[in-house]
Amino acid sequence: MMDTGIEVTGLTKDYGRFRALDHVDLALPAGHVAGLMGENGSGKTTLLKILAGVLSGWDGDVRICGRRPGPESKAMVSYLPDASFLPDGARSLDAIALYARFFGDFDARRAREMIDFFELPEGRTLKELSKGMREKLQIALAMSRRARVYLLDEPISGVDPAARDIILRAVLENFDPDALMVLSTHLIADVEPLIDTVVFLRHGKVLLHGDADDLRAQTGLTIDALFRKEYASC
Ligand SMILES: Nc1ncnc2c1ncn2[C@@H]1O[C@H](COP(=O)(O)OP(=O)(O)OP(=O)(O)O)[C@@H](O)[C@H]1O
Repeated sequence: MMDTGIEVTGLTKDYGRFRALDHVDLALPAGHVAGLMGENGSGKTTLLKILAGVLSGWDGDVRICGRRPGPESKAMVSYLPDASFLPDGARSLDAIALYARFFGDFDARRAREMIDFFELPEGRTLKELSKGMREKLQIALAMSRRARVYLLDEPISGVDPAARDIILRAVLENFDPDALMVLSTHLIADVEPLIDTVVFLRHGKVLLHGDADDLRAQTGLTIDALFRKEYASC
């Protein structure tokens, strides 16, 4: 068993009679950036929630740095959910204070630097920020924890194309090379330069899992093109 990274064996999750994850096996070692991809409803958010320790009622074995999901694993995981969880009335400085209170591994200076770098208007409350601005703030907060595992659910979906590259570069610069990052996205072409491991989900199962360079070499396709091909032929 790895005491870093993520190991999932036979993970199955039912919502009532609907099976959202179906015997998922996955090993993601530390030191990698994994792109979790799949069509709408394929189970990406469900998987990330289970890894983050915020969704219970599943079968199988899940280990985060060797621990089952729980308080110990949660302390090592920085999770960026797909919906905002910060209070509407908070300004960026309030959000930083909140994070500093909640997370022992939070680096407030790094968060302030990223917020400056993203040129976010400081005086505005979350409600007054645009969707893309809110995403930038949440990315800055999530990446400013010194976590072992980062789980980012659709981190750049609301951000304009020019800003995506800037954000992804900032994310990489602030990423500890011994940590593990798993990010779910539909924006495959945008994240392709960032990811070194690819996981395709379909109907709650792993359709394909491999090294991005190997897959490009074997198929002669970009990951973006491979995704379109795999899902068109299913
Ligand atoms: N709380 C819930 N109750 C019932 N079904 C759910 C619930 N949450 C998710 N599902 C179902 O489980 C499946 C997987 O959902 P999930 O949100 O994990 O997909 P996803 O891959 O993240 O999709 P998207 O790309 O649209 O965000 C979907 O069919 C969804 O309708």
